[in-house]
Amino acid sequence: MSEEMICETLFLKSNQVSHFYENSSGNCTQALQDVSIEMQSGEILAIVGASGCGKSTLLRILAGLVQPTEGNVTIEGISPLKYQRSQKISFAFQKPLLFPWRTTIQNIMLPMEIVSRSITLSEASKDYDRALYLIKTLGLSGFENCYPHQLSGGMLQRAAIARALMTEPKLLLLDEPFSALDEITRENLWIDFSRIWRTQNLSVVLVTHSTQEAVFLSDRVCVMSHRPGTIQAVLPIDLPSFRDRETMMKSKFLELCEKVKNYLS
Ligand SMILES: Nc1ncnc2c1ncn2[C@@H]1O[C@H](COP(=O)(O)OP(=O)(O)OP(=O)(O)O)[C@@H](O)[C@H]1O
Repeated sequence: MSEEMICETLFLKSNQVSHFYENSSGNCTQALQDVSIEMQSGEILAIVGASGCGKSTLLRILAGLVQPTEGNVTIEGISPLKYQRSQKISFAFQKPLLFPWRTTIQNIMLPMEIVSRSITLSEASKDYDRALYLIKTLGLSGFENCYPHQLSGGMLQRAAIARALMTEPKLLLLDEPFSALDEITRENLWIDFSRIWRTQNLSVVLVTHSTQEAVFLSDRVCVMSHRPGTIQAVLPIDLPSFRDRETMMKSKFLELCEKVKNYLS
């Protein structure tokens, strides 16, 4: 992270967050314990950890979808729920979840219909232009009028992320968005998305099982312990911010992947 970023005000802070789930028979599962994270604006944070250690729970808490049992989260000084209401948080998940009866551009423009703001002609045309811009930036040109069944897995994920970017969010929360894709498609998406996130100054929290994905895409990797998830280590990824296929061959990249793996094991 550059000195400039450190000087910026804190963007997101989770303070001693713990979470318990209670099932219908009254038994408790503790998913998280005392998770404290701080993020600067524009930072990309990857979260890795064993299956069931509470990564998705943490993401849901950051999104304001789940209220933590203990501790609290603030984003730019307010609660995630309030932040979420102003459309500044977007999500993308492992499954792209596009509506099959809508074309690519219609799916991408969906969030603007959901907020159902009073739309003037000039706002509608601005939204349409943004959708076209995202289609172009995400390499979907020529497929704007195709339906989801006519797109490949990688294209579906590109469209889902374009839709997440439609509202110009400040925080993007990603839960294993590339895990269902083949290796080459996944690596191509890493390269494209790393460029897009950095040029748009987005703050991103990425949950992944892949150490390479975490290292390639992030500024820091948070390694979580087994359940109940605690933060075991936070590793700064001191690679240049512009990353491409060559980055993946560099000894520094491989060393960092090894380091994350060692913490995981
Ligand atoms: N709604 C729920 N009700 C009860 N228990 C839950 C609920 N959601 C998650 N859990 C439990 O909380 C723990 C953490 O789950 P979570 O999905 O956050 O883990 P994860 O690290 O994202 O897992 P994975 O990597 O397999 O997706 C697990 O033991 C899970 O069974």
